[in-house]
Amino acid sequence: MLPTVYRGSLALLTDLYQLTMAYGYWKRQRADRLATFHLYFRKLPFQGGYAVAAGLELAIDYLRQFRFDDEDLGYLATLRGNDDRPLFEEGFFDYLAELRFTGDLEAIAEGTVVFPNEPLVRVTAPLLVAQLLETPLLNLINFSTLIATKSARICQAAEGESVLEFGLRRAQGIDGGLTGARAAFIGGAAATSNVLAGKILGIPVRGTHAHSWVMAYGDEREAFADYAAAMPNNCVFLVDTYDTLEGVRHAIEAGEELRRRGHKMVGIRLDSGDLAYLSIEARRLLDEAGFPEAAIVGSSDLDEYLIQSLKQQGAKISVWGVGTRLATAYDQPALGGVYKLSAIQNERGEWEHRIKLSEQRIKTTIPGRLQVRRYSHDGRVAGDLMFDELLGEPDGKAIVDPADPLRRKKLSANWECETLLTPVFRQGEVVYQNPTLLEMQARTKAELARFHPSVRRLLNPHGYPVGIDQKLFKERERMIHEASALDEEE
Ligand SMILES: Nc1ncnc2c1ncn2[C@@H]1O[C@H](COP(=O)(O)OP(=O)(O)OP(=O)(O)O)[C@@H](O)[C@H]1O
Ligand SMILES: O=P(O)(O)OC[C@H]1O[C@H](OP(=O)(O)OP(=O)(O)O)[C@H](O)[C@@H]1O
Ligand SMILES: O=C(O)c1cccnc1
Repeated sequence: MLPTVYRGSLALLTDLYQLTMAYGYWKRQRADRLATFHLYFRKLPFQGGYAVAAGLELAIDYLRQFRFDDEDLGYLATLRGNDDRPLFEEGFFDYLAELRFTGDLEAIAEGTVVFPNEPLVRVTAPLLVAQLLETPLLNLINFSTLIATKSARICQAAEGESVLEFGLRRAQGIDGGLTGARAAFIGGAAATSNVLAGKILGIPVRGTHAHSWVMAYGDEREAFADYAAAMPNNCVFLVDTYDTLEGVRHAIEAGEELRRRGHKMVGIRLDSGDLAYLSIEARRLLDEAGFPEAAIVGSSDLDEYLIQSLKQQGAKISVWGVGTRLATAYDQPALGGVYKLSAIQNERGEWEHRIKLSEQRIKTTIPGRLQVRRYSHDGRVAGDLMFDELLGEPDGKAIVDPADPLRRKKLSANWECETLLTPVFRQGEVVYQNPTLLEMQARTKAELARFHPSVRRLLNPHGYPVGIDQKLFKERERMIHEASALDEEE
């Protein structure tokens, strides 16, 4: 998607401080030391029990085309420090002109169910380039993962009925609309109203008509008849412009005329009023008139909670049009993903662990080069174990909560396990075949089905066990004590 939408270089799509650090590494001969960074989030969005990874294909596009062109370098040459001298010296631009992503990258496939602290992306690359990627990778993964998660929750509430993403008009700008449509589809939405997303991404496009169509005629009967005449093979009548149930009767008349002409009314849309009551009444009228197959599309500020409530009230809506609250992740507009250095080579080429302490225990990082194994038995997932490849194989006996060693989940040797981080780049070359969006969507659905309903429920979900292996736990504790002791000496 990225090369289609953004033709020019995106190397400057980063925070200035990434470039000032890059310059410093270059000046101080640290640029080419290999370092490992992990991209992960600390807290699940929407007070939910899971998240759905998304955005990897965009990150791959970004890394593939990553280079500074002459215009980028020309712009950087105009930047000045507080003494009015250039911020960067000329030689740095020669270095940047040749810079490519030459590193390794592993990632969790889009549509995989993920949890706090698990690396969604792991980068091992020369320090300078690995650092520059912090901002664009977070930009690309955070939003997509947030919207894919929101979409999965909404689709879960819809219990397998179609969800149409109608959010473009309220989305955060052009890219919010496009990336949002993509992520919503991965999370389970059946289609989008965004035609450009249809063209660029191949997502199915669907739509009804607006109130303005009826208002332009004034007379609802005439408006429906004309719509049916103009568009006989895609007729969903919006029935609530004036009197909703009267609108349903007018839709039935238009549907009968369509039928006489050998076509089929697809359905009606309700966009205001009591959607439970009106959909039940509309269903009765449609069934009595011989239109049991006509769909009832519901829309109007819907989200997962409203859909769940409407279902509990017995609403007869079979297609859910969801715009604003899906496309903008209304109740939580950002996922707090971070990108942290966890290991680096010293001047002798040996790997050293790195940790960042925090007074908030949850913010103390996990050192090493992490891999994630997901354990399952009898078709149900049991827990995720993170271990450090630099320390070798884990003993596989228990998952330990890094914040509380007393919280641990025992693992059994005969449980199945899968490795979540898959190779995507090897020495700068892509070694990963992107699945299709449809395959990503299927993965989300299949993955979620493997989790216990208590993890999936919208309200107060059960915490799924995610933690580190005992070897890594010990190493991390040792590093925390060492770093704290250093602090005290100072
Ligand atoms: N039975 C219901 N139970 C819970 N919430 C409902 C029910 N029916 C509708 N809603 C929700 O109530 C909110 C307000 O709906 P209402 O029709 O009053 O306003 P509206 O959609 O803005 O109408 P209008 O466009 O005419 O102003 C919407 O978010 C709608 O989805
Ligand atoms: O409600 P959403 O989930 O965002 O779904 C998209 C909304 O966009 C359209 O309304 P419109 O832009 O005319 O606004 P209105 O219905 O709020 O008046 C449509 O009729 C839906 O109500
Ligand atoms: O096609 C629709 O019904 C539609 C599209 C965008 C926003 N609201 C509704």
